[in-house]
Amino acid sequence: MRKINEIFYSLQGEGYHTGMPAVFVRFSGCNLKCSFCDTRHEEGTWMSDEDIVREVIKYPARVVILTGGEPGLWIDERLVDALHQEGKYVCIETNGTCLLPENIDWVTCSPKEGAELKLDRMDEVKVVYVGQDVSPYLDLPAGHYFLQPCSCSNTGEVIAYILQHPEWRLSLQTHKLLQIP
Ligand SMILES: C[S@@+](CC[C@H](N)C(=O)[O-])C[C@H]1O[C@@H](n2cnc3c(N)ncnc32)[C@H](O)[C@@H]1O
Ligand SMILES: Nc1nc2[nH]cc(C(=O)O)c2c(=O)[nH]1
Ligand code: SF4
Ligand SMILES: [Mg+2]
Repeated sequence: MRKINEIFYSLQGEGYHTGMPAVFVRFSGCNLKCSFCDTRHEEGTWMSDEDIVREVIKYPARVVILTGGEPGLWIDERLVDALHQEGKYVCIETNGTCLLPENIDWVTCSPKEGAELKLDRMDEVKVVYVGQDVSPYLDLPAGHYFLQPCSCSNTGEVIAYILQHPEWRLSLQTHKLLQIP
């Protein structure tokens, strides 16, 4: 059984897959307490893998995004397999502090200052920019490097930084701009 905060259908608002329809599975709880965290994730109900898959397949999209809270605390190959059995493409939003099952299709790592990274594989890095030194994150083994304004509040500052450091790309939280989930 796994503790689930919510399962909902929307567009991926952030990062490389922005605009993709996706089913979000939000796990409860986290091992970090980021001051800027925009998500209330502690509440949850216990669901079996069968319950989770049954809810996910109510929606027509192929993409499933495991998030939280920190989904790395909860997931294993068995859950990812069960979603693969239904033809789903499984993505994860993670802070990078947990080892992940090998069979995940797409890893979005959002490293946090002072939190040790355990991942050796990731597809994109997506850093919430609050003025910190982000240059070390360019050494992470990813294919895409995104900076994301914090709660849409410092977009100008992020644009200015990226114009001076063009290895980075802008990720907007487009779901917040559009006022969708
Ligand atoms: C709520 S977290 C859940 C997944 C995981 N715990 C993590 O931090 O990657 C999902 C994404 O939202 C980002 N995020 C959290 N709070 C934010 C905020 N106030 N503004 C912009 N992005 C934020 C995180 O960095 C992460 O990329
Ligand atoms: N639309 C939408 N896109 C998202 N991408 C990552 C999210 C998250 O909270 O992990 C998120 C979210 O909460 N909503
Ligand atoms: S790691 Fe993610 S879920 Fe946990 S507190 Fe930070 S932003 Fe929120
Ligand atoms: Mg969110």
